[in-house]
Amino acid sequence: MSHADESAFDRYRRDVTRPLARLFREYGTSRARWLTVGLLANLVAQAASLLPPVVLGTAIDSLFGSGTTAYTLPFVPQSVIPPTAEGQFWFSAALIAGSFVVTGAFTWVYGVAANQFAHDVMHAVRTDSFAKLVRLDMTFFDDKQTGEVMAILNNDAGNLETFLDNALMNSLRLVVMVGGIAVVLFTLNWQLALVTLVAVPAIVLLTWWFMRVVAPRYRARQSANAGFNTRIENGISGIELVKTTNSEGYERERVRNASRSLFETTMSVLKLSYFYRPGMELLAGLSFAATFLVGGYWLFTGTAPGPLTGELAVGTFVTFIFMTQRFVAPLAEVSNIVDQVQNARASAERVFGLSDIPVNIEDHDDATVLEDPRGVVAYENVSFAYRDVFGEVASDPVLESVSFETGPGETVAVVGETGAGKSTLLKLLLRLYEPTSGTVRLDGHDVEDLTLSSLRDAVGYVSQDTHLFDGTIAENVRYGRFDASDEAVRRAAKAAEAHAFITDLPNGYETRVGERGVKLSGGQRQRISLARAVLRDPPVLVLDEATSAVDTETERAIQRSLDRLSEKRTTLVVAHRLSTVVDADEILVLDDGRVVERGAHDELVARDGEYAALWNAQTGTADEPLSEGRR
Ligand SMILES: Nc1ncnc2c1ncn2[C@@H]1O[C@H](COP(=O)(O)OP(=O)(O)OP(=O)(O)O)[C@@H](O)[C@H]1O
Repeated sequence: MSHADESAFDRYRRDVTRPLARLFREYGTSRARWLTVGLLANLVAQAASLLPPVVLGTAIDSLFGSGTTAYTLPFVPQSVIPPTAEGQFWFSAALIAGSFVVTGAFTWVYGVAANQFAHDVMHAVRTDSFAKLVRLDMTFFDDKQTGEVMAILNNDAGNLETFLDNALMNSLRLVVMVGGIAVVLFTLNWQLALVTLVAVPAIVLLTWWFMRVVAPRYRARQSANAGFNTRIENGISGIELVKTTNSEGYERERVRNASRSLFETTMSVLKLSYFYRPGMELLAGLSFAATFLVGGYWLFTGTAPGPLTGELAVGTFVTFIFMTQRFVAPLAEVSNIVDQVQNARASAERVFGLSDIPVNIEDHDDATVLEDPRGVVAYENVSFAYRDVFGEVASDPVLESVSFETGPGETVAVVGETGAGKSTLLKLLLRLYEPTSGTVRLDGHDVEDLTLSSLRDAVGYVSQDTHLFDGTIAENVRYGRFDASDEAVRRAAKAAEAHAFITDLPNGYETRVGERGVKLSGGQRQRISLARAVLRDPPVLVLDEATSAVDTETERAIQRSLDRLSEKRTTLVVAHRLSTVVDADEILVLDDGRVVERGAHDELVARDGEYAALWNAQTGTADEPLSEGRR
C-alpha cells in the first residue's frame, strides 16, 4: 500500500539542498526589482521609525525642564539644526511628525512591493508545478498520490507565500530594528547599551537551537499533512465502494489515524514552541528590566553603578527605554518568523522535490515531427514490464515478444483473459509507457523518436476509464480539438451514436456534465469519449473496451459507423465481447503477455484453440467435448 512516507516526493525531496536559496535563485532573481524595492522601502520605514525616541530624548535633555545640554542628534550635522531653543523645538516636532509620515509612506510602498513579489512568485510556482505535473510519466500517477500533489499546489504554495510576504520582510525589520537600535544606543551611551543588548547573544543561541531541533519535526508534520490529504482524497473518490461494502467505519478509522499522526506531529512542533516563545519574550523582557534597573539606579543615585563610569542624562535614559520596548516587539515575532521559515523550507523542499522527479517519457532532442501520418503500425518483438517512478522494474513481464503489423483500412483486435496485457499493449503505441525491449513503430518510425504531440495527434484513444471534464457536452466532445466547429462536433457525436441522447438532454449539446451538471450513464459517457476520438479524425484509432458499457443494439450501430469511419483508418481494439471483433482483419489472442494465437475469426474458430474456447463460452455454442477439453 502506498503511503505518504514512501512517496516519490520523499525520495527526491531528501536530495533537495538549500531549498529557500533555490527558491530565490529560480524565482527571485527574475523578479529582483520588486524584491529590492520592497526591501529598501522596508529599510527606510524602519529606520525612520527609530527617529522619534531619539528626538524625544534630546528634547528632554536640552529643551524641557532644566535641560541645559546642547541640542545634538546622532548622524545629523549640526549645521541643519536651528540655533535657538524655539527653532529646535519646532525642528523636533517636525522631525517626529516627518518620521511618521516617512514610515507610513514607505510601509505602504514595501507592502505593495512585497505582496507583488510574493504573489508573483507563487503564481509562477503553482503554474510551474502543474506544468511539471502533467509532464510526469504515467507511472507517477499510477501511484495515486493525488492528495500529495494537491497539498503541493495548495498548502505548500500558501506557505511559501507567507514566507515571502511576511517572514522575509519581518526578518529584515528585525535586523534593521535590532541593528539600528544597537547603533543608536551605542552612540548615545555604549555602557548602558551593553547592558541593554546583553541578552542578544542568548536570543541568537536560543533561536539557533530552536531552528535545528524543530526542522525535522516540521518536515514530519508536512508529510503527515500530505498523508492526511491523500487519505481523504482516496476515501471520497471511492465513496461508492466505501458505502456498498459497509466500510465507513474502516475509512473513518484510517482517517482518524492519519489525523492523529497530523495531530501528533503538530504537537511535537508546538511543544518546542512552548519553550521557545516564552523564552524569547523572557529574554527580551529581561533586557528591558536590566536597562530600567541599571539606568534608573544611575539616574536615581547620580553615580554610575558597578564598573560603569560617566554620566547618564534623563533624555538618554528615556530614549533607551523607548528603544528597548521597540526591540521587544520584533523579538517576540522571531518565533513567528522561525515558524514561517521552517514551514516554507519544508514546502520549498516538496516543490523542488516534485520539480526534480525525472521525466523519462518526453521528446528526445532530435525528435521527428510525424507529418501526414498514414497509420502503419508495427510492433516488433515488444516486451514490457511496469516500472516504478524510480525506474525500477515493479512487475513481472506483462508483455513478451509481441509482434504484429497493421495499416490503413485494417482492424486488429486484441482479446484474452483479464490481466493478459491487452490495455498495456495499446498504451505502448501512445508511448504512455515504453517497452523494455523491442520497438513500436508508427509509419516506420520508432514511436520513441517521434515528438509526443505528433504521435498522440495521430492516434485517437478511447480508454476503459471514460473521463468527462466539468463543462458542456460540446466542450467535452471538443476536448483535444478545441477549434472544431459545432457541425464537426455533431457529426462526431452521430458517428458515436451519441447525437440522439444528447439532443434529448435539457440543453442539448450545451448541457453541463460533471460536478455541477447532468450525470450521464456509463454507456453515454463511453459514447461521448468515442465522439471525442472520432472528432480528432486520427489515422489510427485505439479503442480499449470502448463500447463495453453500451447495449448490444447500440454497440452494433456504433460498430457500423465505426466500420465506415475505419475504412481508411488503422484500428486497434480490445474487446471482451467477441461479437464485436468477428470482422477484424487479425485477432491476436493474448495469454499472460504472449500472443498464443492469431488470425481471422473463422480461422481461429476452426483452429479450435484458445479463441474458439472463448468464442464458444460467449456464444453458448460449445459442444461438450470441446468445453471439457478446455477445462
Ligand atoms: N500501472 C501499472 N503498474 C503496474 N502493473 C500494472 C499497471 N497496469 C496494469 N498492470 C498489470 O499489468 C498486467 C496487464 O494489465 P492490462 O491492464 O494490460 O490487462 P488487460 O488484459 O487489459 O486486462 P483487462 O481485460 O482486465 O482490462 C496486469 O497483471 C496488471 O496487474
